[in-house]
Formats: sequence, C-alpha cells, structure tokens
Amino acid sequence: MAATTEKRSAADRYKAGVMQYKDMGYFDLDYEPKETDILACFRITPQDGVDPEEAAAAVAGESSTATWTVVWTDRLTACEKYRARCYRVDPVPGNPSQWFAYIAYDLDLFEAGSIVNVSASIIGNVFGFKPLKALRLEDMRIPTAYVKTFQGPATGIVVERERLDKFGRPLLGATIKPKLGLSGRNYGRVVYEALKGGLDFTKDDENINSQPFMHWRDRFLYCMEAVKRAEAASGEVKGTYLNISAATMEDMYERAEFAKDLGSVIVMIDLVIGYSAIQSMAKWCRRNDMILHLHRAGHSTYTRQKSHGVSFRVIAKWMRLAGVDHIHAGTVVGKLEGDPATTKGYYDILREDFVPQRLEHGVFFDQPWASLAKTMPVASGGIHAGQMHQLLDLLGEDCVLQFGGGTIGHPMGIAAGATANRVALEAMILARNEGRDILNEGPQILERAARHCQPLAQALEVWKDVTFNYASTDTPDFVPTATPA
Ligand SMILES: O=C(COP(=O)(O)O)[C@H](O)[C@H](O)COP(=O)(O)O
Ligand SMILES: [Mg+2]
Repeated sequence: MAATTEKRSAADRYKAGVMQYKDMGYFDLDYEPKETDILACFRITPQDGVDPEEAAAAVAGESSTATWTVVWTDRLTACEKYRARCYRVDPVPGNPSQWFAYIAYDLDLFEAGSIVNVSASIIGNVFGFKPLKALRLEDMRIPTAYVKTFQGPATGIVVERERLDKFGRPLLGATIKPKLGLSGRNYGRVVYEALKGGLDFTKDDENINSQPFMHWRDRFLYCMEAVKRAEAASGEVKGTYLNISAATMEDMYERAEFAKDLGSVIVMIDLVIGYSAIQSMAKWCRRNDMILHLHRAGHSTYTRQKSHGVSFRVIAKWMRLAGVDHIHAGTVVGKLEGDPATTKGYYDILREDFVPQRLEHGVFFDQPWASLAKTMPVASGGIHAGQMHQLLDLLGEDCVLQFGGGTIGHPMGIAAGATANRVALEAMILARNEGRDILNEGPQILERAARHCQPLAQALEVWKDVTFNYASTDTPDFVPTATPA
C-alpha cells in the first residue's frame, strides 16, 4: 500500500472539525521505528466499507493521543512525537476481511515499569471503536530501554532450581481436587499424599481463596504441616502454592506474610487480581525470597478467539516484565486450548534471553529480554502420565508439569498417582539423556518402567484412551516456510 500521508499546513491541520486519522498524522508508511519505540501488531477487522488504512490509523490515534475531532491543544504538546504511527499494514493471509496493522509508540508515552499504563493505552478505549468490527492485539515489541524499567521475575528459573535443589528435569505438581469443598484437614491430607508420593509441588486451584468450608488460615496451617512432613519423609524440598488472591491488597499481604511465617517457599496469585496487584506481589516476593506462581484464570475470555481480544503471547510478555516466576502457559495435549506452534511461541517468550521473530509460532517481533530473569511455564489441564514423552518433547525440561486429576484420580490413591508421574518422568528423562527417540519410543519406555512400578502400570491402564483431539481456535496465520518480513 502506498503512503497517503499528505503534509498539511498548520492552519489546515488544526482547523476545527473532523478529519481522517490518516490526515491527523497517525499513519506514515515511511516511518522507521526507533530502537526505543514500543511496537504493537494488531489484527484489525474494519466494518464493511471502512478503508483498512484509515482503520489502522484510527487504532494508532485512539491508543495514543487522538480523539474524534481536531483539538488545538495538541499544539501545546510535542504532538509529532506523542502521536503513535501506523507504519505498516499487511493483509492477513487467507482472510480477506482482516489486516495486520503495525504501530509504533514513542517511549515517552509510557510510565516506567507499569503494565497498567501500557495496557491502558494499548488495550484501552480503542477496543470499542465503532468503525472496527473486531480488534486483536497480536504481539508487542518491548524495547530494551523499557524492559530495563521492570524488575522481572522475583526469583527466576535458575534461582528457583537452586532453592529447590532440583535440576535437569521438569518439576512435578498437582492441583488439589475437588476444586471446592474440602475441609482444611482433608485438603492437607491430599497435599501430604501427593508430595510424599513423589511430586515437588501441590497447588491451590484458581478459585480457592477463603470460603466458608475452609478459611485461608486453616488451609495454610494444614498444608504447611503436610509440606514439612513430606519433606521429612522424602528428604526433598517440597512446596505448595498457597493462593493468596483476595479482595484487597491488605488481605493479600496478610496472607503472604502468614505463608512466609509458616516456612512456605512459594505463594500463588490469580491473573484476575489485576496488573498492579501482580506487580506489588512480585516486589513483595523479591523482598521476601519467595517464588511467585501465577494462575492465568480468566485469560481465555479474551485470548482464545483470533479476531478479537489480546493474544496470550502479549500477556506472557507482560507477566515476565511484571515479575512472576511461574505462569500457566498450556499443555498442547491436555484438556484446554493450546495449538502446538502457538504454545511454543509462549514458552520461548517466557524462557529465552532473546526471542527472534517467528511468524510460524505467532511471534511478530524480535524481543530482547536484556538479562531479565526467566519465568517457568506451567503445563496444566487434563494431562496424565501416559503423555509424558509428548510433554517432554513439546515443552522441554524448564517447566512444571501439573497433574491434578492425573494424580488424585489414580485408582490406588493419591500417593500412587504421584509415584506414577514421578516414575514416568524419571524414566523418560533417563531415556532422553541416553539419546533415545522419546517421542516415538515413549509408549514402550513407559510400559517398560511400569513393569517395576504398579502405580504407573495402573495409571497407563486407566487413562490409556484419554486424549483431547479438538481443533485449536488460536493458530498462527503463517506456515513455517513464510519468509520473515
Ligand atoms: O485445575 C486445573 C487443572 O486441573 P487438572 O490437572 O485436573 O486438569 C487448572 O486450573 C488448569 O490447568 C488451568 O488451565 P491453564 O493451565 O491452561 O491455564
Ligand atoms: Mg483449575
């Protein structure tokens, strides 16, 4: 598409009235983004008859300085610098009604170290703009200059492994089930069995806070007794993610302090507590030597559909900046949405030092991380021991594999479920380290390990036919042969 920006005289440009966003300076195909610009790629679906370039300019305008009419007060500011610019519009392959609009924002538009401020601009008013049928934030490039204004993960993968004294394999966890209704004492029993059976972590579910059937202090007390007993029995460091999500920051700090007093190595929050609360807890965790686990509860309401919302890859970037140590990032093979290529993109964003543009994984920009620590992705949701080879092959070793139903639903009990997962993992790691092709030989490797491990034999038998083969909704638009732009 050709540049259509027409240079206007100041008198024309600031004449009262309504003017196209393109003519107000929010569209410039000749603009070359600066190293320090924040970049965003939006998928735009204009209303019928709306020029895609004007729609893209409107997105740049409404997410930076513009309003619907000309305002002379622009001239009291360095408005040329503060206007975001759409510098590129590409048709979405195979979808004639959608375009990718690339927009550059000057660093001056953002407060240092604030996800709230970034999100209020980039996903603020603009998502309700009438000339667009739908809008999706696909990806962002956070420049090094802005990355360095964030603390990043409170602990990071390297230090987490050192504190836990666990190396060379994924960590194993389990979400306590049923999600709701257990008393503190029964809940603690599940934690103890799962940890003693061989898991590293157990986890509160997203909606466990402080309900009438189990107030938070009861849960914390029984859970930490279970952790300490399991540590004594196994000689290993164990943890349980105590969910401190609550109605107010004061409540959350109180719960976090109690978890620390009881000797927990980790606390948990839900994404729905909000970006400020997440950053506050990350700072608290850094000060208090705690690992911070984040459950992405609620994300699918806006990440899952391709035409409207925010891609989870953007949320993953924001959460690494915000400072979480763990974040749920998908399993591919389990019960919840997770295209393999798209999920690979999320895992790279969380774990790499530098993530190059990889359109086939949905990654639109090079992303430098500038020495920010790494966030551990958590694979959770409908996974079981029989998938161990696939999980290790797809997700690598720097992750947590979490089997909730896949531990607690074991026919021989919770400890047996945990043992089945630990034996399956260790057999698979050994096979991988011996150079075997675990993806193809995985089922045989598991069967062989199960000959000496009845719990694994039973897990393989009971869940052997369980798969979740449904079409993914959030797939990349580019096939692997696409040449990077
Ligand atoms: O309760 C579970 C999993 O339980 P189970 O292991 O019994 O299926 C978690 O809330 C989901 O993993 C969240 O999804 P995601 O990890 O995709 O955010
Ligand atoms: Mg859950």
